[in-house]
This record gives sequence, C-alpha cells and structure tokens, in this order.
Amino acid sequence: MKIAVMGAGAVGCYFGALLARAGHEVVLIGRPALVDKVRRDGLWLESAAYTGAVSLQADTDAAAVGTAQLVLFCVKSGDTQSAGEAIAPHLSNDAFVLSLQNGVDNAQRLSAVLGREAVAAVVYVATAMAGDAHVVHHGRGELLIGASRHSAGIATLLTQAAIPTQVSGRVVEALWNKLVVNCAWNALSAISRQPYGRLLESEGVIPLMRQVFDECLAVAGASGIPLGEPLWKAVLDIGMSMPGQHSSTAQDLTRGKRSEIDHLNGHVVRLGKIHGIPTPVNATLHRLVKLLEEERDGR
Ligand SMILES: NC(=O)C1=CN([C@@H]2O[C@H](COP(=O)(O)OP(=O)(O)OC[C@H]3O[C@@H](n4cnc5c(N)ncnc54)[C@H](OP(=O)(O)O)[C@@H]3O)[C@@H](O)[C@H]2O)C=CC1
Ligand SMILES: CC(C)(CO)C(=O)C(=O)O
Repeated sequence: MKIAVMGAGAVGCYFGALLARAGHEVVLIGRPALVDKVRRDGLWLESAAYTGAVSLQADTDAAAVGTAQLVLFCVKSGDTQSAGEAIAPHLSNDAFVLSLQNGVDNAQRLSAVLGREAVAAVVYVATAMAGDAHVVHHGRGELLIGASRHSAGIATLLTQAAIPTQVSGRVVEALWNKLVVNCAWNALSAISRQPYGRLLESEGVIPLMRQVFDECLAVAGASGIPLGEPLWKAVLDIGMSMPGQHSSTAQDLTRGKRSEIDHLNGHVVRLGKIHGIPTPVNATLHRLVKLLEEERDGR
C-alpha cells in the first residue's frame, strides 16, 4: 500500500520504518535536514528487533500525500492545524487518515481542517530522534484505533507490519487516560527538571499530583468521559516504572521546542472553564510551563 507519514519525527519515523520494512511504499514528509539524509542514506532505525538503515521515500512537500491510501498524521498537537491545512488540498478521496498524537481532540480538530474523517489512535510507544534521520525505539509499539468503516482492514495491515493494532469504540476514553497521566507528570517534571523517581520522593509532590488528578477527573466527567479511581494507581505506576525519565514536556523545553502543554493541562483548564469546574492546580502548572517557554524564547 502507498502510505504517507505527515510529520517525520520520533513517532512517524518509527511506524513509517516498520511499514517500509513490511514492504509498503512509504513516504516521510518532514523537515529538510531529515529529508536530505533519508534520501542519501536511508532512515536509521535502532530497536531491539532490528537495527539498520531502512530505505523509504522522503519529501518536504505536503503534496507527497497525494497518492497515499493511508496517511499517518504524526505532528505535535500544536501543529495539527497548520499540518492539516498543508495536506488537505492534496489528499486522495479514498485516503484513510489516522492521527497518531497525544491529546484528546487532535483527530476531531484534524477532521475539521480536512473536512473529512480523521480517525484517532492511541499510541503506546516510546521513541526518540537521536539524529536527523536516526530513530530509536525504547519500548512498546502498539496502537488502539477508533472504529470506522475501514478501521478493521487498517488494523490488520498494521498488525502484519509488526504494529499490534486493535480497533476500539472507546479510543477517546483511552486518550483521556493518557491525558491525565500527562497532566500529572509532564509539567511537574519540566518545571522542576527532576526525573519521576525524584519527584515521587519529594515532600508534597504526590498530594499535588493528586490535586491535578482530581481536577482532571472532574473535568473529564463533566465532558462525558467517566474515568475512575484505578487511574490514580496507573499515574503512580508510571513514575515508579520509569524513575529516571524526564517528561516529553521537559525534553521539549530542553531542546528549544514548543511543548504540547496547551493540549495537556491547558486543555483541562479550557474545558473546566466551559463546564464551570475550577482547575487552579492545572492552571498554575500550565502557566508556569508557558512562562518557562517564554523565558527561553526571550519573550
Ligand atoms: N515520541 C513518543 O514516544 C510518543 C509521542 N506521542 C505523540 O505523538 C505525536 C508526535 O510526537 P513525536 O513524534 O515525538 O514528535 P516530533 O516532534 O519528534 O515529530 C513531529 C515532526 O513533525 C515535524 N513537522 C511539524 N509540522 C510539519 C510540517 N508542516 N511539515 C513537515 N514536518 C512537520 C516536526 O518538525 P519541527 O520539530 O521542526 O516542527 C517534527 O520533526 C505527539 O502528539 C506526541 O505527544 C505519543 C506517544 C509516544
Ligand atoms: C508517559 C509519559 C508521562 C512518560 O514520560 C509521557 O507520555 C510523556 O512524557 O509525554
């Protein structure tokens, strides 16, 4: 199948590489440095299952989605609008568009930009870019994708390419579960510059995370997403299972990238306002990360 990856970063390169290795015709749409290197040397994939160069196409032009029957949309949440607008005029009528992004409303926002359905996926993977065209896989790699007319066929194709994929009618709930984990950890790790293990040991941090959690659950409930107490254990388990980890928000700040905080704690704050639910702790964490971004950017 012809497959395009919009946003050739950690997630897009990893899944693009697996699909190319499975024999699909994949084009990565990304920034010039990556595109030049992939065209010259291929994409270097480093994972437990395979390490080596993967040959695939690469382009800086969003028009490269043109003939794809499957489009993996893999930009950060803050780029959904602009990247969606870039691909919209070029998509073929029968293309299946899958949003592989964190945050709970990317597929919905992308659908609005495209004027057609984009299906949400929950991405359970840990990947990172170690160079312009060098992606490292740190673990997991499965997807949960939303139900639609062609989802079952796409799930089969992905699973056959070593991307275990299930179709679910409860993807939004699963995205919310992830969002709550991110709201609890990401900003705190970014502001304090501490890894999760140190945060767990610091006085007052767990009660603070609990306040974030309670606000998130109240907002989710008011938004029609019933999340339950068991999620609190999952929040704590993340920190205990990866004590040396710094959140993606912390990593974005360090690398000079815009973080997704507006779509994590910022999203909870926005929804809280709509539903009349106070979210003071999420609002404080969101604002502090924004201040750090502004300070870094010299604003
Ligand atoms: N990395 C991970 O392990 C996981 C990530 N996720 C989620 O997946 C999504 C993608 O994350 P990730 O892959 O890490 O992010 P990356 O920043 O590594 O990748 C996104 C890439 O898209 C590029 N890009 C953005 N807009 C365009 C455009 N218009 N044209 C071409 N390229 C563009 C970015 O370039 P530039 O940076 O120059 O803007 C960047 O290289 C996020 O929502 C994230 O939260 C979910 C699970 C795990
Ligand atoms: C699960 C967690 C919190 C791991 O770091 C993450 O998704 C992130 O950093 O964005």
